[in-house]
Amino acid sequence: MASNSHGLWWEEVIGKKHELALTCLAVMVLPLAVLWFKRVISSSQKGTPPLPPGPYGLPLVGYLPFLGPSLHHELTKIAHRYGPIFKLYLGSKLHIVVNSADLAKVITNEQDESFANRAPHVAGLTTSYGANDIAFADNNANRRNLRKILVHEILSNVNLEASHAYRRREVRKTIKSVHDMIGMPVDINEMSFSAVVNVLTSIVWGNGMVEGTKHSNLGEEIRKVVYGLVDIAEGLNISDFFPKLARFDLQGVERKTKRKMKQFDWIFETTIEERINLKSTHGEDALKHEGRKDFLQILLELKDKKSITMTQLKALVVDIFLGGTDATSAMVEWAMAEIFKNEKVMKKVQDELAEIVGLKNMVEESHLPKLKYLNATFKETFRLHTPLPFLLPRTPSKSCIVGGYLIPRDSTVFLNVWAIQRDPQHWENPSEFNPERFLNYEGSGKWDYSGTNSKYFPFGSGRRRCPGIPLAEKMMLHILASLLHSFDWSLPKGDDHDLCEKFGIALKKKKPLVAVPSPRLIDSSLYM
Ligand code: HEM
Repeated sequence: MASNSHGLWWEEVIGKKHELALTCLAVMVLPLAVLWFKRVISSSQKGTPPLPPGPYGLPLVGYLPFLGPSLHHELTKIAHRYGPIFKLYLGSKLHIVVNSADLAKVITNEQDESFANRAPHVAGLTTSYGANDIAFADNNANRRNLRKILVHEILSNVNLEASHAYRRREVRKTIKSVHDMIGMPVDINEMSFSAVVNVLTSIVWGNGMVEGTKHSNLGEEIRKVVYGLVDIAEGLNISDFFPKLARFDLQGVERKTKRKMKQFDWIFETTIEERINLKSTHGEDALKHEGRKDFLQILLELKDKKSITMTQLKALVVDIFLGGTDATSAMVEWAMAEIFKNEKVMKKVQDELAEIVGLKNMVEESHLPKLKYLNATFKETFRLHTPLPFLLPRTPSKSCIVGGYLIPRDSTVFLNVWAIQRDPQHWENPSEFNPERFLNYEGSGKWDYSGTNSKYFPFGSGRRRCPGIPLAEKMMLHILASLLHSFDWSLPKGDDHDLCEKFGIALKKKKPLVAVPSPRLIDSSLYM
């Protein structure tokens, strides 16, 4: 009886507590519910479309804790559930992911101008001297001016043609260094990365700065800085997802990037000083003796004419190195990995090289356009292993409507080119490596890198498309063709050759590709 009355007493208390809690909840939730209801009604009355659908996340952190390291796989899986466009919060930031060719076209073509701003991460802002470059700047007049300079002056056909001797020299040096490692394992990415840095150093600084200056091995100095910057930017940075925390720089990404950039600054300052000491005659001499000016000379003259500032000059050179090195070397590695995996492809590539170049010659840039099968092999590599699976994220300068959904101003937009280039609606047997698909279409221009085809745009599309394509194409093809023409390759014994990916600045092979070269050319003096 006592226990019974005791029980009733408790039930009464608990019941009252419940009532109180329910009342409090109602007082708190009701106004919110009314507000939400009013917003829904008023937006539907005004005809404002809803945000895209998407998975729910947790308060404050959004969907961040549910994502694994392979972001492109994870977001593509979510697309299978939510369709061609979905939203998700990563930290406090709204992200919109676009997964279909049709909607990508709306963004990069029909509404290209509205979507032409960037959403730079902390490391990007630091390497670009506060978005004073092309890649991380919003679509403002400064960026447009710099891009025009890069496309029409620095990478013009005439200039690229004129700088061909520098590229040739660096590719030859790479082949010689591989020849020195006959019978030994070579890390393909590491070797290509050095080759690309040396090519870029050579065409940016020319001959004048490399010999007889403080920088006896400028390529190696730059390689270390660029490698360091890529390494810092590879990891996930909390500040990028919680802008309010950015000033604390919890993981030290900003601090470490600034430290590396100081080394870049030192290289700039000393080489520019040396260049100025050589007096302006260097430009004239270079023209007279080499038929060209190096990129630095062109940029310094533009600075003297006040077309660009010193900060923009430095930011542009950093863009060239960061844009050009990691993706190019990753692509050489992927192409080699796919070719090693596919014996038939290897045979066709080497047969073509033997026919067009000949085993008594080294590959020259003039051979590259004639290597149709190798070009198709590269395009297929770009389809399956696109180095920037979401390109560089864009952000709309005003709220826009895409596919019937609202894309709010300042949200971060990922164009999932990785998924689009594997979409079975557009690609037969999409996961099969088959270069023939790029040969069998009428006119290979249909599948070029210009971004005009919304089913295939590994270099982006529209006004933020990569401006480095002509140089990247020459460097990648020349290095790859030379490696495959000059050597036969075998994998070290017991190596299980997989094609697993690692998400980062550029999508790379998880396990670095290591292979053993043996000479292929008849005349051994060609390697010297
Ligand atoms: C295989 C090599 C390369 C690949 C795969 C690549 C890819 C890309 C991609 C996907 C974008 C973003 C496009 C977009 O958001 O729509 C981009 C932008 C850019 N790339 Fe490249 N790139 C390569 C080489 C180069 C080289 C050699 C340079 C410099 C000479 C360069 C300079 C840039 C710049 C400055 C941007 C920013 C463009 C803008 O925002 O307007 N890239 N690149």
